[in-house]
Amino acid sequence: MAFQDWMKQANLIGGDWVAADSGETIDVTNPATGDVIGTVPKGGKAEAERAIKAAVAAFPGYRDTSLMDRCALLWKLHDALMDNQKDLAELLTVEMGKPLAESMGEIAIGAQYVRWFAEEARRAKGEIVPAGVNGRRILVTKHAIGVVGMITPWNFPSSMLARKIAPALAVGCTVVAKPATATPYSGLAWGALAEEVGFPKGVVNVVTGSAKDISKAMMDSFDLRKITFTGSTEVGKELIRGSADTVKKVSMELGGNAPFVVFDDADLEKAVEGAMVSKFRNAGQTCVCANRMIVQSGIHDAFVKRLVERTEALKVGDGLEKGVEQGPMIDMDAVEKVEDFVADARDKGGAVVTGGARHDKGGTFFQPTVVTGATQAMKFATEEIFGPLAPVFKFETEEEAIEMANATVYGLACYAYTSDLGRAFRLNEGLQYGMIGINSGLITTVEAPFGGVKESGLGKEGGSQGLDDYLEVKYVCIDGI
Ligand SMILES: NC(=O)C1=CN([C@@H]2O[C@H](COP(=O)(O)OP(=O)(O)OC[C@H]3O[C@@H](n4cnc5c(N)ncnc54)[C@H](OP(=O)(O)O)[C@@H]3O)[C@@H](O)[C@H]2O)C=CC1
Ligand SMILES: O=C(O)CCCC(=O)O
Repeated sequence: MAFQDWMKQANLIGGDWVAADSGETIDVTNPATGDVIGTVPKGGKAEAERAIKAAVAAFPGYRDTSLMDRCALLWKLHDALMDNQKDLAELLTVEMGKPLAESMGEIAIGAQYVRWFAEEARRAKGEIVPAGVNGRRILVTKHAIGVVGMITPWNFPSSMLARKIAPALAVGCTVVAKPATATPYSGLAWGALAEEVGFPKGVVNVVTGSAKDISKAMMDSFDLRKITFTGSTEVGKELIRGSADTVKKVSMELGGNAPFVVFDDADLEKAVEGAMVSKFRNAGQTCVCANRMIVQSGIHDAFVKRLVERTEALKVGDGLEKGVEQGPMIDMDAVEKVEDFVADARDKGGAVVTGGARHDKGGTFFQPTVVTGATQAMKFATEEIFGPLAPVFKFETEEEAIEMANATVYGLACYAYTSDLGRAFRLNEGLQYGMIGINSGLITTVEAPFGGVKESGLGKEGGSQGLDDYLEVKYVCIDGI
């Protein structure tokens, strides 16, 4: 097979691959070349409503399959992902731009989520709780929540769906997924994979097209009991508001502004290594990306020197080319946003030590960039960069570092490099973040609960907690026994 075999140019609704009612389509482009690689249906309200109806119809039958039958389907799904890893990774790189090695990793972690949740579903245990009075028994049981709407972003178009779809399918929910318009094929491929391994018709539905219309149909449906979203905080807030009318359960994985704090006592090489992976993975387009390098004065200059050396050595290019470490940005808006951050920093006294401009490869390629002399007045102090720009702030004391790190409405991931164990514990207590990497710049893993606090979101993905988001808890009181 080749990646084109997974490039479904239709929507999956109730087991059928279909066009939009209007016949209208949307072009999908490769950000590395600007070439149109295909089209997808421009679906909307009617298509989404049909997908919800199909998921509602499929729910009771699927929920009532035995746990082992569901697990067996998930194991097959895992194997199908890994058997087709290279093709799915190429498809991801062609529509999104990230280096092929990163896409291979994304498909692999998606498969791991599937396996993890097939295992965790077997431990979705209830409880028998001691009752306060004799003759009474209290049982707590867990149940699939029902039909789940999933809206996913372009930056991890496969793995962001993986960690929603895997727990949902593991516990017996059915799914209506809406992938990002820029990168729809990796989402549609989940539909094709589910179909191939034998999930019943209507269990997985994938609709592309107008985000507003599709999400409105999801919001308006009483039958769709949960909405799970990864993307910007702005859209997340809209979805939380929209969910209120039918009181849906929500999971929101939203924006971040991760501080990457380096203390004088850090291992310099390790800190720079962590900074590189945290900052430049996916061209800086991850919600857990280091947004602010916050570096203690004693190690500041040495850190900047090594960071700049490593940044200048990065190979930029088409993600399909061998050895490329940074691909293009997703689109021109993303490029302009980074340019704006650079111009703002320059205006306010920052120094662009390397990069700072569009790459001579053209299109949406941007130079890996380091800015020093960053201050709280600069836009990136409070806004999410989502690009290959590393601003370096300086600090003196631990208290100051914690205060700077927390000075944002976001609270997704943060990182700190230190060799002082006591400090590591103090940081865990003081930093207002859902995830903390101590001496690690890459913390995403299926075994751990991924998610933020403050305006970075609600709920967890991965870990045992990631299953709870798709379960409802019931309490049964049995009296007179
Ligand atoms: N937390 C994260 O991982 C992500 C954070 N971001 C942040 O958001 C910024 C903007 O990126 P962007 O792609 O515009 O992110 P969005 O939040 O707009 O997009 C994410 C998903 O939401 C959909 N969507 C967009 N508008 C609505 C809406 N009104 N109602 C329901 N769904 C909607 C999109 O669909 P469609 O593609 O059709 O517009 C896509 O599927 C980035 O620069 C970054 O800062 C972005 C992506 C991921
Ligand atoms: O950017 C995101 O929304 C998720 C990041 C996943 C990862 O760290 O691999």
